[in-house]
Formats: sequence, C-alpha cells, structure tokens
Amino acid sequence: MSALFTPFTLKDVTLRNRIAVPPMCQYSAVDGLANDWHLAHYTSLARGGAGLVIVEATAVSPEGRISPACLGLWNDEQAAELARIAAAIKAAGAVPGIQIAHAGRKANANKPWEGDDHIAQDDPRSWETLSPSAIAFGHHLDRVPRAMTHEDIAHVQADFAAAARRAKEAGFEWLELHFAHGYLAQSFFSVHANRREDEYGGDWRGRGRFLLETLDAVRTVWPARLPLTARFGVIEYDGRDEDTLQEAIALTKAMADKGLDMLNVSIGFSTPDAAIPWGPAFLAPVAGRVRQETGLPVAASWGIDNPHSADATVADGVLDLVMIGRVHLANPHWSYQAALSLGIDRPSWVLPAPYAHWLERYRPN
Ligand SMILES: Cc1cc2c(cc1C)N(C[C@H](O)[C@H](O)[C@H](O)COP(=O)(O)O)c1[nH]c(=O)[nH]c(=O)c1N2
Ligand SMILES: CC(=O)[C@H]1CCCN(Cc2ccccc2)C1
Repeated sequence: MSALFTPFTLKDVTLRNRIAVPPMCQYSAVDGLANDWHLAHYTSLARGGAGLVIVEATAVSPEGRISPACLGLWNDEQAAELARIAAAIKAAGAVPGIQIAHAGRKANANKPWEGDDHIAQDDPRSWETLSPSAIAFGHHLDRVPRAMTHEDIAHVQADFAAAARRAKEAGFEWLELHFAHGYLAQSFFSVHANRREDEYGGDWRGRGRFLLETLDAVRTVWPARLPLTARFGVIEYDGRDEDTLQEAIALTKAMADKGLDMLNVSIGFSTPDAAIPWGPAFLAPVAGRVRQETGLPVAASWGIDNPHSADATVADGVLDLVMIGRVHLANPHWSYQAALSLGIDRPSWVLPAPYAHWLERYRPN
C-alpha cells in the first residue's frame, strides 16, 4: 500500500491523495485577470491526478503583485474568472486551492524571463513598493520600499480579508496565505527586512504581529469548515537558522491558536546572500521538525520529485502533503507516473475516465 495515495482529510475537505500542486506563478495575466492560459494550465494539472491544486500567488491589491502580469483578487471581475478555474479543478477530481499574497518590497518586477528585476521607476508600469522598513531586498530587487504606516498595514490586512471572501465566493475550498519567500508578510517576520521600533517590530512577537493580525482578519471571513493554511518561511539559510526556526515555531504555534489549520513549510528568501543547500527533498526534515514541535499538519516542497521519496516522507510521518512543483510543469500527469512506479492497483484511474479506460488496457512502455 502506498502512503502517497491515501486520502487526507482536513476540516470538511478530503483530498484523494497526498499529492499537491503548489502555487506556481504563470506571469500571464493582464490587469490581474485569469485567461485561457490559466484555465488550460490548472485544468491539465488537476486532470493529472493530484489531490490538491493551489492556484498561484494571487495579489490582494494591484501594488501587491510581483509583476504586472500576476493574478489579482481585488475585484469581482477577477473573482468571476477565477471561479471558472476553481470549478474546472473540482470537476477534474482535485480540491481547488488558492494562495493570496502581497509581494511587498519584491513587487513591481519584470517577468523572470524578462529580467526578474524591479521595473524602472520612469516606466509607466512602475508603482510604489511597500515593506515594514525602508530596506531594499538587494541584488536584482534593489528598489528601496516605503516603510508602511499603521494605515497602510490596516489597509493591506483588509485587502487580504476581502480577497479571502472573494476566494470563498469563487468556489475555492482551500486557502493559503503567502507568508513566505521574502514577500510582505515574510518581510515583517524577517530581521533582514523589519527594523521597526513600533509594535510591528522588535522580538518575534512584534515581527509576527502582522502575520497574526492578517490571519485573524482572514479567519473571520473564511469558513471554519474549510482549511485555512499558510506558506511560511521558517528558515533563511543565513547563518542564524536555529534562532529563526525557534522563532518561526513559536509564531506557528501562535497562528495555530488563532485557527491556522496547516502549515506549508518553506524558505524565507529574505536575503540575496542565503546559502541554500539545494538538493532532493532538502527541506523535508525541517518541515518534519515543525510538525513534531507544533502538532500541526505540514506540507513541504523543494526537490521532492521522485515517487519513492515522496511516498517515504508521508509513510515516515515527516509530511502530511507533498508539494510537487516544477516537475508538474514538465509532466502534468506526474501522479499517474507515481502510481505506476509505486505499483498501486488500477494506477490509470488516477486519471479521468476518458484517459483511464484506455490506459488501463494499454501501458506506454
Ligand atoms: C514558476 C514558479 C512559480 C512559483 C514557484 C516556483 C516556480 C518554479 N513557487 C515555488 C513553488 O511552489 C515550489 O515551492 C518550488 O518550486 C519548489 O518545489 P519544486 O522543487 O519545484 O517541487 C511559488 N511559491 C509560492 O508560494 N507561490 C507562488 O506563486 C510560487 N510561484
Ligand atoms: C511567488 C513565489 O513565491 C515564487 C515566485 C517564483 C520564484 N519562487 C522561488 C523559487 C526560487 C528558486 C526556484 C524555484 C522557486 C517564489
């Protein structure tokens, strides 16, 4: 029996297996609106057999986008287009998830394949970037952001709550707050980005306040019966990892007390000087420690692209869900290949009937 292909229930939602497609920006929107690219992309991933498909970082406001081509959920027109995607994911047998985000000081950037750098400030596509303090990320994202006022903070938190309400109305059943990867929420938690001397800075509680208040604001609008999760950078690989991990675990416990249902463990990416130990499933042990010390279910990604290692992380109680990212861009039917490799019975039926019926009798060699 394969642990990877056992169902997973969180609140009133049950995933058909432990395979999740994590959010992966497509940089393919105009004015934040999803289009046929996104519909085909997410439908094909859901038809590939994963239990959960999480739509990419979707900005809670125009200035919260990473690039001008990112998705948004700050108006009803955007919600209507995303509703089509939620329905298509569900029709394919996967649970529709969405990640809502504010890019903070990493906002207003070119597409990765068009430079990945901040858009020139004299460019008509330029907008002001916000962060806890007026400190640039550096390297290719060297624009100095404006330090947020308390009004800015309250406004962004209200934007998260409004986006969560729209996500619910659009039919999403799994919500992930983007609290990772050097974006706004991560920046509040990070000592690299947050040098505030008010109640949103200082010790981990001060630096964690924005995350806790944002979680609170979203929890009041997101149904208690549906999973409310966060992707959170618990480690920076910046030489102070044990300190960061202990603070991140303390904040995660505080988030769990405020109704967080699961943590998608990731990397902070708050400094360009990180020494990340890239390698197969390198973050899984860190996620396992967070799971042990907080008691929350956890997911993680980063180089888990082999069915056997994915299966082992679940079987060994390290992860509850495996986030399989880039390899899904190469093969939306990764779950089918994993089912074949792991020898589950009737592997083809990981796929929808129009495919499964014929594959069950025919195996591409
Ligand atoms: C093109 C693209 C786009 C995104 C990502 C990655 C890539 C490659 N990643 C990170 C992604 O979800 C995943 O965590 C990493 O890719 C590591 O997992 P894999 O090694 O790819 O399985 C990402 N993470 C996130 O939390 N929100 C996002 O919108 C995105 N966007
Ligand atoms: C939005 C987000 O969290 C993404 C945007 C694209 C880069 N992601 C981070 C990443 C770094 C190195 C390899 C893959 C992914 C973060």
